[in-house]
Amino acid sequence: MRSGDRLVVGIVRRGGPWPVVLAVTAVAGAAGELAIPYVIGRTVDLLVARQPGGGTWLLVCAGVVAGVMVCESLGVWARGASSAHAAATLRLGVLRHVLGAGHAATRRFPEGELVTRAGLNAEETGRAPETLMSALALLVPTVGALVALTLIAPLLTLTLGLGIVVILLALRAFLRASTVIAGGYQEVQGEIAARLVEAMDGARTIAAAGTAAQEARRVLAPLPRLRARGMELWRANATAAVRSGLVVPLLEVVVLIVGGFMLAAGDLTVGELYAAARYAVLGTALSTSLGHLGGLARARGAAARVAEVLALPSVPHGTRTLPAGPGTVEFRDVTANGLTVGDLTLPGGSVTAVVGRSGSGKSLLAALAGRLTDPERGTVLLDGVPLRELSRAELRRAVGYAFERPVLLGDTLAEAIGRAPATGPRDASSREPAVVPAGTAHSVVEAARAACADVFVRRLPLGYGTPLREAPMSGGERQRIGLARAFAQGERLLVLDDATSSLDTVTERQVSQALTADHLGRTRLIAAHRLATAARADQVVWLEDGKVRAHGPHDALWRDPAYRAVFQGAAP
Ligand SMILES: Nc1ncnc2c1ncn2[C@@H]1O[C@H](COP(=O)(O)OP(=O)(O)OP(=O)(O)O)[C@@H](O)[C@H]1O
Repeated sequence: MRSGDRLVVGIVRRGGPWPVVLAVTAVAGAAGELAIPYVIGRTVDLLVARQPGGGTWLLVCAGVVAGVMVCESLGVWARGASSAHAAATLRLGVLRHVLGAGHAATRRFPEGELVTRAGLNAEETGRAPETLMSALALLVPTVGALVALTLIAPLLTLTLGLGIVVILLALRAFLRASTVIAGGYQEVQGEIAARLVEAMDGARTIAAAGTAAQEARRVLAPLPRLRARGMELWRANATAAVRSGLVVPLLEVVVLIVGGFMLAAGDLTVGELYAAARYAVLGTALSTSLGHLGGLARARGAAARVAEVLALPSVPHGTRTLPAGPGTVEFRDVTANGLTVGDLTLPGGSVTAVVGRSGSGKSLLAALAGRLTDPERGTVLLDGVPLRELSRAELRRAVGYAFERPVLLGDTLAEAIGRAPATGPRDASSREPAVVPAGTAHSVVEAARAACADVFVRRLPLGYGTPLREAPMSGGERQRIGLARAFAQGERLLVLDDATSSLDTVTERQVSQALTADHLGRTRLIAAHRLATAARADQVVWLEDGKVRAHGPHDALWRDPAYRAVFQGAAP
């Protein structure tokens, strides 16, 4: 079975009560519709012959019709609930998986593609139980009609059976073709979304370059392919509708002719002929399933795309916690993505600067130190424990990261700095609710002070309680909030990847001093271009040509002209 179909089956299985409610209402409704011709036929015969029981059968008729209506209403409600439940569950699963897969997800799929797959495609996949059950329910009248006709006049069963085989063949061909076409349609949708997200990301550059019109054309360039796929879908629909639709009137005519002869010969009553004609129509109900099958085809196409995302390997985490330790980081025989780190130790509590020309691998080394990426060879250890063996929570508690362009998460500035609920001592100044709302942990304010963010945060009318969306921040202020987050969260190791590049020289010096004098004595790894950062560090790791060219104190390395050349043209 293909991965998309496996996902559809999984959704039906894990759909809670809804697939069952759908199946029960669909089958009961179909069974009711199946019974209607019989009870009407029987009632007509009794009333025409003025036999006793006609009144009772009239009541039975009313009961069956009412039952069918109730099933129909319940079915509509269950269809909505089933789709919403399945889409929500799937979206959550895809989102968790994408975030768990980390970098691998955005390397494999452009962001717009991921958003389309986790949003629109997950929703389309969620409709699978509804469409599947509705299509399957149409088998009930078909089978029932065959049985009923066999009881009334076996000759008519053969005629109907042949017609049903023709309809089934047309429907199978339609489902196959439209699944492929729907997949292609969704692929183009994802492509357009990916181009759009790219353009939004570079909106400032586009505006500055005055290329908005070209960019709009580039984003919409796949539209003709989208239209072509749409037309193919319509054509497939029309072909199947014509093929299966032609069979229905033909069958009805044949059944009526044969039934008419049988009536004339006295082999059928009027009521039986009426019932036989109705069953012939009911038996071809499958031909009305094109809409459901079209939905199922879209769900299958979408499921295949969602399954590709779910197939991304997620980063496995161990269960170990860290023993007491100073935060010593060891690289043992490490190689990753063309960078050979070999053996390298960052002593607990020390400051290490990573320097090298652009593209030399500073960010990669920083990513390896806190397991944002895994090495292809070798092991990275924190206080003697391989990072791979640490639980996710322990790892993230131990290591704090700050980046050049931090993404701030949470509702308020306080949350962006300290995501975990405040449990430590509260800030003494929390009596000033306007700028430090009650509940803000002392560590959040401390971290903001160290990152030189406290002053500008307090200047905002709502201070630490300012909603992130309303906080007007420059690039440097944003970086300082990112730094504060790292200071507040990393218990043993702080990794700063170009995290002070937007700060002016004075602020950068203040942040560096706070970092150097870190009162918690954490290990610090700083990837930077600035000479001053290297000069203040306990040791410098110098990267060049895909390896560690040298490491040691800055003063010792400075004697090498090639080392000095790394900083030529860089900020002091
Ligand atoms: N987290 C990561 N996972 C895997 N590969 C990475 C990661 N970060 C960077 N790389 C790769 O490492 C190589 C070196 O890039 P890197 O960003 O580390 O250079 P850099 O020295 O930080 O450059 P710059 O000074 O311009 O920021 C590139 O091929 C990049 O794709």
